[in-house]
Amino acid sequence: MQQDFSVETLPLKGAFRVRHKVFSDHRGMFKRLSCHQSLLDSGVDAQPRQVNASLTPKKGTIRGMHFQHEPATETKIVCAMSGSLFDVLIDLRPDSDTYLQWYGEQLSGESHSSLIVPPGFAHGFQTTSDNVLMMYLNSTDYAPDLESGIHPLDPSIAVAWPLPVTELSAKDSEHSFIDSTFNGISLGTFEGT
Ligand SMILES: Cc1cn([C@H]2C[C@H](O)[C@@H](COP(=O)(O)OP(=O)(O)O[C@H]3O[C@H](C)C(=O)[C@H](O)[C@H]3O)O2)c(=O)[nH]c1=O
Repeated sequence: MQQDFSVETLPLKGAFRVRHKVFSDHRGMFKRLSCHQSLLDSGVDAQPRQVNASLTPKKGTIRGMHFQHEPATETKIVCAMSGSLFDVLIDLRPDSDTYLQWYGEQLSGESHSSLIVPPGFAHGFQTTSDNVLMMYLNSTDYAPDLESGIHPLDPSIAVAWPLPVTELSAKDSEHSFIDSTFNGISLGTFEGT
């Protein structure tokens, strides 16, 4: 039986794709954006503490690559509500076999799929249509003092963005490219405390 909210593994361990079952009728569409039990069944113990949304009018815009350091690392469910985009995760877990590797896939309001970004990852996307509405279900409170990022055009990561960049925030463009001093996101310090 197709579940209302099915969770699939991605090539970067700990990250997942969600496929949302769509209930359509003459009035339109309904879908479940998150389901704690389905997440638990897939080993994802995260509940939304904050829900955010962004609207990006211009095709080619990049938002990202963002993350938060301990103790504010977060699990983020990234949902495309309308428009289309190329969504990207970067593994910043120093002990991971896929450290500094990235994974990306197309999301759209019509694909009815979302990505689950686990702690230790940077997240961002490039719009591939105009008027992209995104919704984020974050497991942790926003912590600006613990927020950081990776420059989306960092050659050490080499994300294959599908379009030329049209818009980038000052904050995102000011990140220095990573070098040998970069240590990723430490996840061990606060476990169990
Ligand atoms: C995330 C966040 C931001 N803000 C404030 C901070 C800025 O003044 C303003 C815009 O934030 P930012 O420039 O970080 O927005 P985006 O560039 O769209 O970043 C978002 O999109 C990328 C792809 C992500 O993965 C992040 O989760 C999310 O930060 O909202 C808040 O007040 N609370 C919050 O929880």
